[in-house]
Amino acid sequence: MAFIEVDHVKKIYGMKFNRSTAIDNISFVIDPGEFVGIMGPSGAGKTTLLNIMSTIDKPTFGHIKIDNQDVTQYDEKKLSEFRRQKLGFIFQDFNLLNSLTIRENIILPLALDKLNVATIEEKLANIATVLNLNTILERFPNEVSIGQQQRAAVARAIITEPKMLFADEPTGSLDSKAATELLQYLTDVNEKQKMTLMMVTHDAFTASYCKRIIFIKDGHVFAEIRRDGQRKDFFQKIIDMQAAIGGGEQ
Ligand SMILES: Nc1ncnc2c1ncn2[C@@H]1O[C@H](COP(=O)(O)OP(=O)(O)OP(=O)(O)O)[C@@H](O)[C@H]1O
Repeated sequence: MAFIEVDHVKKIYGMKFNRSTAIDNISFVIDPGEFVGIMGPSGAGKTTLLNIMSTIDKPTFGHIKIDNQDVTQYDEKKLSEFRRQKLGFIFQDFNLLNSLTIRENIILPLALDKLNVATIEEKLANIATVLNLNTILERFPNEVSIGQQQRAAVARAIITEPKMLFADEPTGSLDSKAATELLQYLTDVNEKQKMTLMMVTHDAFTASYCKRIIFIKDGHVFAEIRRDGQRKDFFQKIIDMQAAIGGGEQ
């Protein structure tokens, strides 16, 4: 059974005279354990789609089902509960709270769930070791590097063990070494924990870590490609598709 169903989703911004259709009748499904990329030219509707699928925004028409529940019917209270239980987010600008230490930022979602201190400390110790954050836990976000901030944001997204992780340009501000490490980590989480992943990216190297890519253009699904062999070959397929889709900056 699908994990997410995008069912005839349409998003219209604005009112009467300045209406613009950002997403135009898109339907597809994501199976449990998939690692899906969303690509397309600037303004194609990628972030809008991600926000709708991750329940941050609502479609104007159509439905989103996650884990067999029609979340488009949920009110804000039910949605925030649903998000806390099942979804993780990595935002482009990390969204770390500057007044909290890295440790406090990472454990914030667990504290909200009222877990006991020993359980929280155990989960933190595991994730901080895997993501190499142990030496910076007591520092504040503006006292660590961009790559460390990004890893802290990943730790915060994953510490609740969500069934599904959404990421918007997760490698956008990383150098290539840090980006590769992060992508390798996301691949491990996807393969070992069977976490379903979806990320928006304009970068072919980043996208080549996905198993399937949906290309969006002008609010429609333009094409879809799957990785069935080496990552290097998939990278070339992505470059070719980017050339075919056109649209300047991607
Ligand atoms: N809050 C908003 N109000 C009005 N129009 C919006 C709003 N957000 C996005 N749009 C418009 O919807 C369309 C899709 O935007 P979106 O940000 O989803 O594209 P994108 O593919 O993520 O672009 P980029 O790669 O540049 O981030 C664009 O034409 C954009 O101008």
